[in-house]
Amino acid sequence: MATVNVTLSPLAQFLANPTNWAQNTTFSTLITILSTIVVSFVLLRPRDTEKVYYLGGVPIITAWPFFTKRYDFMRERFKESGGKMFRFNILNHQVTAMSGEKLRKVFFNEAGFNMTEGYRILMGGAPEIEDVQIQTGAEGREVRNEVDEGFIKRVLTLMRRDRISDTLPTLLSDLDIRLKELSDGERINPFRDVYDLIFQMTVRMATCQELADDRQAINTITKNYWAIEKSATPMSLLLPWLPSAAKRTKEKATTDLYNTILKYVQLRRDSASGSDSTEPIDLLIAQGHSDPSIIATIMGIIFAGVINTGMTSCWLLLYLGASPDWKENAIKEFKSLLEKYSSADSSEPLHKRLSVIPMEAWEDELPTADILIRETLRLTLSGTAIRRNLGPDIKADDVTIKHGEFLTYQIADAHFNESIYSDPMKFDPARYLEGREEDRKETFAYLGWGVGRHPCAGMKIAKLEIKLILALFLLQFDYKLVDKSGKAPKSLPVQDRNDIQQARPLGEPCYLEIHHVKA
Ligand code: HEM
Repeated sequence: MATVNVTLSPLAQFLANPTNWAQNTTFSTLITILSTIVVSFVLLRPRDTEKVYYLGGVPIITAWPFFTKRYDFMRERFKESGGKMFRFNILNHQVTAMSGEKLRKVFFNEAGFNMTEGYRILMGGAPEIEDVQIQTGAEGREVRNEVDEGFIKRVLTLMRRDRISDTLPTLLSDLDIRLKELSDGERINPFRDVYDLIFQMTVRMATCQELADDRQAINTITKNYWAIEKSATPMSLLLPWLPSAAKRTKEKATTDLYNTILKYVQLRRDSASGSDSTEPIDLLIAQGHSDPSIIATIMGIIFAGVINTGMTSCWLLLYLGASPDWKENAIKEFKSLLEKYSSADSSEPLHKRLSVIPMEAWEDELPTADILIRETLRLTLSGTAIRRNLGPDIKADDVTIKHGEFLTYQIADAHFNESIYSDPMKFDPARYLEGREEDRKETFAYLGWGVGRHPCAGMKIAKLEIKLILALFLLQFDYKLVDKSGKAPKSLPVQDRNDIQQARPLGEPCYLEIHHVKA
């Protein structure tokens, strides 16, 4: 069977390029073009070719659920294609969806597949330097290039082990201050209160002391951050040039976020903090970066760090609330670590006792916490990884992936795969233990921290933050899951898998009712 020729429809060209508007002035011409294209595309059924299944249809309509119900769209289209690679168009962009072990390896290893460009265009929800209404003396694109260049290196500099180690006592003290605000018997909504803890820690790790100590500034960052996340509407992604409320909200929130951080960058430039300071903003200033580059790095860390770390911590607390045995194992493990490094009769408060535990011990001596985090991530991270081929055309499974084409790989294809994970929807941390090691059955079977060319640059800090929250929570509070009337919930909430950023819970909210215990 011949391959379907995927050319850009005139309507898509028209919509994708607003400069054409001036040339297409008459309404009747537009209507004629529109009806011809719509009719021709409606008549175009999905086509099964030798190697790739093309979805057909009117691109904007076919692609709409990719933005509104992405998880369902990907799962259902794969079913429809018989599990084969499938293709569709988003206006003038061609997207190829990959699945299976062989293509997973290509997706995550191919040198020309660019991650930043993929997410920027098809995912959104992240602050972009071009949205900031400032006079930088350079074009937005130039500033963005400066920001992209060496971004990972800057993240890795800030997330160095010695830096994390130095900041550990302050992170614990920050958490302690916030957790002390919770009263006995209080019902907390993890998807609000735990995220606040993560914002606090992320700002501490990525900025400077003055900002991390300024609760109001952190609240402003948090508010603007959520506004940016919510601005990723289907319309704003499909037609990014179209003036819309979402676009205005994003520009305003990004500008506010920028200015909030700028105040502290300027403060640090003006102060004589010295070249030996290991405060993040000082390190970036000492490396000679411009204000936009420093602020964009910080915004990038907040974006990359907060959602995933927050989401994992929240779901882990929920899973433990429903799994008393695992909760008990985790408590025992934290207690024995505490006893190993700090005297049992110490009169010091818990956060101080925890702060003497060395970084290496947090990393290597908590195997139960490690598998709990691993399993929570497997169940929570099911969304779609995105790339854009910025390299030459390549062949994958005999299909040509052209320069400029977008690629997707749905993480659920591995994480919920019955031939890799037994009873895949069950919370079962023991599946990683010696003898079972289910995550080793295939190459890149576990994608929780990224693999191949783009492993997570913040894994160390993210794991540490989750463990700190867990230790302080489990050693200070006993908690149970309750619904809004205070009764045990009928069932554990499940992730809204179509919520592409956060996997928030579906259905009735579930709270943690906390009671103080003596450590
Ligand atoms: C539980 C928390 C986290 C999880 C589950 C997580 C997961 C991931 C995953 C799956 C990827 C690869 C995505 C892909 O291949 O498309 C990734 C990449 C990345 N992560 Fe994380 N992440 C977390 C926290 C963080 C934090 C705290 C930071 C920053 C401090 C961070 C910075 C990054 C960066 C910069 C990349 C891109 C690496 C590259 O381009 O090569 N992440 N992360």
